[in-house]
Amino acid sequence: MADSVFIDGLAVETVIGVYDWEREITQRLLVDLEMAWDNRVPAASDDVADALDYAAVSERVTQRLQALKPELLETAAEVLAQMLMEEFGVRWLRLTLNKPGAVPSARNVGIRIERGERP
Ligand SMILES: Nc1nc2c(c(=O)[nH]1)N=C([C@H](O)[C@@H](O)CO)CN2
Repeated sequence: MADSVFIDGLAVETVIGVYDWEREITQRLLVDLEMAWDNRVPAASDDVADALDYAAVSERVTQRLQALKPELLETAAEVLAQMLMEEFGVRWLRLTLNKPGAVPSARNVGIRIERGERP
C-alpha cells in the first residue's frame, strides 16, 4: 500500500533558532509532509472522517510549532512526528523542515526525517 496524503510548503511563522537574536524574532519555516494513509477507505465512504484531513493536520502542525518555539529544526521535527503518529494515527511519515534564508548563500537549508513503518 503506497497511498499517502501530503502537504507541501506549509508556511509557519514561529520563533526558531539557536542564536540569541533568533529568540527575539519570528522566522518562516516551510513544512513538507508525506503521510501514509489508505485512501481507499475515504474513497469508498466519501466521508472526510475516514480521510487523513490535510486541513486539520496543517492547523495542528502550525499550532504545535508556534507553541514549541524550538531552537533546533531537529527538535521540531521529532515533536511533530510523534504528534502526528499519536493524534492522527499516521503509521509512516516523511517530514521536511525548510528554513529558507537561514544561510544567505544557499537556496535553501533544512532537515528531513522518516519515522514509522510503511503499512
Ligand atoms: N542541523 C541544524 N543546523 C543548524 C540549525 C538547526 O536547527 N539544525 N540552526 C541553526 C541556526 O538557528 C541558524 O538557522 C541561524 O541562521 C544553525 N545550524
